[in-house]
Amino acid sequence: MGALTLSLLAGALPSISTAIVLVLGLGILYAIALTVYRLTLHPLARFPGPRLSAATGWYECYLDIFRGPGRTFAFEIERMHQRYGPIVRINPHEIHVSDPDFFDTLYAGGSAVRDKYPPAAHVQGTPEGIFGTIAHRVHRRRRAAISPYFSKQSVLQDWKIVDEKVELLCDFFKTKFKDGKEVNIRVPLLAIGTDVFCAHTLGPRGSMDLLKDWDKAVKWRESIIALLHWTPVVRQFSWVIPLAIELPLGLINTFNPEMGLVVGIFKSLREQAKAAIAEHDTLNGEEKTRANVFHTILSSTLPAYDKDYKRMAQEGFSILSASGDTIARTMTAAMYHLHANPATLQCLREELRQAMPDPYSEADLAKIEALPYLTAVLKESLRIAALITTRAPLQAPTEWLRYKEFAIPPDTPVSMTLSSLMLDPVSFPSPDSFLPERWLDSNPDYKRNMTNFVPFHRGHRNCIGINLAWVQMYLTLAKLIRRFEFELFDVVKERDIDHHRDCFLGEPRDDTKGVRIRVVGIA
Ligand code: HEM
Repeated sequence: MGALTLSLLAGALPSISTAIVLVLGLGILYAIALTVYRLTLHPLARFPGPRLSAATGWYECYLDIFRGPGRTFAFEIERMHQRYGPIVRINPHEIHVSDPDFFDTLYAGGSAVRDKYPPAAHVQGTPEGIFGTIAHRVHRRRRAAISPYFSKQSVLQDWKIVDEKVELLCDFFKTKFKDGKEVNIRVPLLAIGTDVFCAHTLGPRGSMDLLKDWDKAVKWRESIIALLHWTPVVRQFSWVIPLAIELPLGLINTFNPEMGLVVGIFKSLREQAKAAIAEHDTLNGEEKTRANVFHTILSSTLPAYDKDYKRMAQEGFSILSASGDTIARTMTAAMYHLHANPATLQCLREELRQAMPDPYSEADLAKIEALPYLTAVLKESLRIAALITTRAPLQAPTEWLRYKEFAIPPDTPVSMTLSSLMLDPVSFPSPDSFLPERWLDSNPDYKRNMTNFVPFHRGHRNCIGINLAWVQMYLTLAKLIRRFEFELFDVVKERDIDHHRDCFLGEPRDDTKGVRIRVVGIA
């Protein structure tokens, strides 16, 4: 009886092949219906842009993963603007604007509420650090807890730490003068950027001392580049880095040693956060709030969840990965463009010679920061480096954003791209020319230039490390140029400088030999 029922049932059920055809058919019907909806009834349907990217997000995924460097989605967005104008629907859900006048509307501060679009937030693999926090209010709370640590006043309290690292960097270049060998300048500049961050933000326990260990500095640069090259994949598959962090270090080292170093640092940050929790109650006075950034978090009014060691380690990693290479890349751009433009270099040398008659006297930070030509050189380096090639999408959950005749519905992800703004020929005529004069008070366009100057972003999500970055850049460039004479060694702009890959930061071609220099003189 039982066997008869079963065979009757089996006869009534569709065969496996019929089931597959059914599922496939339903899938195709769903995809067609979704495409028709996205192209006709969707709230963004009337925004300009290619039909293909309006129909499916797989177009972006395909370009980022399979079309390789130079043809990834970031470059495609530029082509879309050339064809469709300043506002474009770049995927089914997102609008991209290429117009500096819209910047302060999108990246507004004050009472404006802006959530971060999840795929952009997860690109660092730290969803609970401030960079990766999506919800506006949670971001405000987490950021307020650590902002005092990065305030101008706090950085000025620590500027001697920065100066000590700059002296170590100068010692390194002294050895290079003696041995006469060329050096890829991004290695020592990344080393100082990272060492300064560790010394200021993590304290002695977090020290990496890259400036004292050349091999480790080279490895660290390779790891950072490996991490950058993973960006297009992580953007599409946000679980990659969080998964790597949970895997045993030995396993990662076997398959991908560069990633192993990064994961090792992440695990070390967890240990540092645990140690801070263990010792926090034993500290008093300023130590309790400023011994390192973990103690700042532990002393704050953040809820207990935000003081968990794993969350705090994400915060540390989030700041670490935002700090070293941004500075290194800006300073590399400064060194390249100064040495490719001898007249500009001469003007800077002259200003520094007058301000620092003895190149080895104790640095006077206030005096250095007040130097107009040095300031102009740094601003122009930040502009022309145009570091951040990945768009930064935000969502205004309850507000209609207006761009000309377009009203963008609430909660739509809207983005702009900093590198395009910094190289915009209308804002900055001859954008590829290194012209520090743009940033002198005497320039009639100075005010307009400053309005369009956004290398650190603006609004709630702007760079928290801006003060630390400026102090470090001022001291480093002033001392290097005052004390040493450099020459470029076989640097080819198209190969070693220009952006060829969008890895959040723009990266040069794969066959780059780096920006190599030789030290040919010393004061
Ligand atoms: C020349 C150097 C630097 C440049 C050009 C720069 C630029 C930027 C930009 C454009 C953003 C916004 C990114 C986005 O929203 O997609 C940002 C965010 C951030 N930067 Fe920097 N940065 C620099 C140095 C630093 C340093 C030294 C630190 C650390 C001490 C730092 C820490 C951060 C953090 C934590 C964020 C995320 C802020 C948030 O989401 O609230 N940056 N930076």
